[in-house]
Amino acid sequence: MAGPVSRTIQVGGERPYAVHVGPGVVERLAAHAGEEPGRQVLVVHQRGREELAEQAAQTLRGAGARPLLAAVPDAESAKTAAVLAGLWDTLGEAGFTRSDLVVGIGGGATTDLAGFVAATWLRGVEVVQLPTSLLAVVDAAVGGKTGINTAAGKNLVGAFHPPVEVLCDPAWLTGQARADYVSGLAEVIKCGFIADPVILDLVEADPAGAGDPLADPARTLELVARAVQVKADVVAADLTETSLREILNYGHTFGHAIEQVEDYRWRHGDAVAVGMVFVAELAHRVGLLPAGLLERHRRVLDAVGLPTAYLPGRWEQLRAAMARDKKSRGATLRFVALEGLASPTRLVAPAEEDLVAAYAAVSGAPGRLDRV
Ligand SMILES: NC(=O)c1ccc[n+]([C@@H]2O[C@H](COP(=O)([O-])OP(=O)(O)OC[C@H]3O[C@@H](n4cnc5c(N)ncnc54)[C@H](O)[C@@H]3O)[C@@H](O)[C@H]2O)c1
Ligand SMILES: O=C(O)C(=O)C[C@@H](O)[C@H](O)[C@H](O)COP(=O)(O)O
Ligand SMILES: [Zn+2]
Repeated sequence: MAGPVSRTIQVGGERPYAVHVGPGVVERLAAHAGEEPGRQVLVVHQRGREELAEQAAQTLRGAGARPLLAAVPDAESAKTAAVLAGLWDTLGEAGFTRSDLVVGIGGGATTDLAGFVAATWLRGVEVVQLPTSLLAVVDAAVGGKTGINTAAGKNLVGAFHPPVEVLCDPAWLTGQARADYVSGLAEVIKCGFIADPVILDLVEADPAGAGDPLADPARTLELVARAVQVKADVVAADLTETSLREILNYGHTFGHAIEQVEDYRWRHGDAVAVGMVFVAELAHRVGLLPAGLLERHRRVLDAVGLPTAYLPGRWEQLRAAMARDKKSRGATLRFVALEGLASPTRLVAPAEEDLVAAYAAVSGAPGRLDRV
């Protein structure tokens, strides 16, 4: 598949911004150096992404800004109150003002943290996100959901704080371990189920290739752009998740519960993959989802190497974690479910026996439980 090497997706809403995906986009940071000489920039970067952080700092410095690098722990270890407080201290000591900037560099865990530090410092400074994982470019860095985890659960503290720009060079994604990249594919496939079935067709046409960003760079760009477009359309219409935005949470009620029960040793996308099968089972059981579409969930996720099953014997913990899902209202569990392809709806207060049956269906069958 030949095609353009760069794509720009506009995200609408009150404060519109662009997602630029293409070679050399880091240079665009120069435009954020500010009109006043010496704009301070906190470059929050995941450990391991030092080279890119230094490149970003050089670009900013060259344009007159004063970057300050802050390395944060890898993956979910970054999304803690302690790491966040450390960044607040850094901002305070450096005297960051409202005209200064935060840049986030890394996977979704880091962009969530960087976005939240920007959202909270002086009640909000600008943030530019440089996602370096597939999951972060198609999902975490776009849309302005920022936050950290607490002992009670995933992303329980956060804010809606959209970035002013998102920049991703596809070359960054090629550094990811395959299992991490494939985890990001779960969110891409999610977008296929909830809104853009062409994504599913593309993945199903070559599932092994879809899991390798270099197998067909044009297809990689197409999948990224399509998933970002789905997210952009949704968040432009409902930034603060009053209703429509909930569809982006497809598979996350059970998925976040797995992450919590596993103490974040499971990759987010892997957990969401099982979560999508769980809610597809549930929706099929209550008569919403046709059998063929349930089967398609397992087929496409399995084809790219994502897990479709979780361990048995953990229902009590999972059920308790699901009760703390943000879509819950009081004691009422609410799921995003499908009644057809690209036709999301809500499944409210399902019977406990149906929940247990859906759990049995995802914990009885063999699945990939060895990806931790
Ligand atoms: N805010 C949102 O809307 C949103 C959406 C989806 C997911 N999320 C959050 O995003 C996180 C998951 O994102 P993720 O999968 O990117 O996780 P992550 O940030 O933990 O990154 C996954 C792994 O990939 C590595 N990695 C990242 N970029 C790399 C690169 N260029 N080269 C080599 N390794 C690289 C990381 O070091 C890490 O080990 C979760 O915390 C999830 O809750 C947020
Ligand atoms: O952007 C959204 O809205 C999403 O729900 C996207 C999800 O993929 C993402 O994992 C998000 O962080 C989950 O949000 P939460 O509100 O359930 O914590
Ligand atoms: Zn997610």
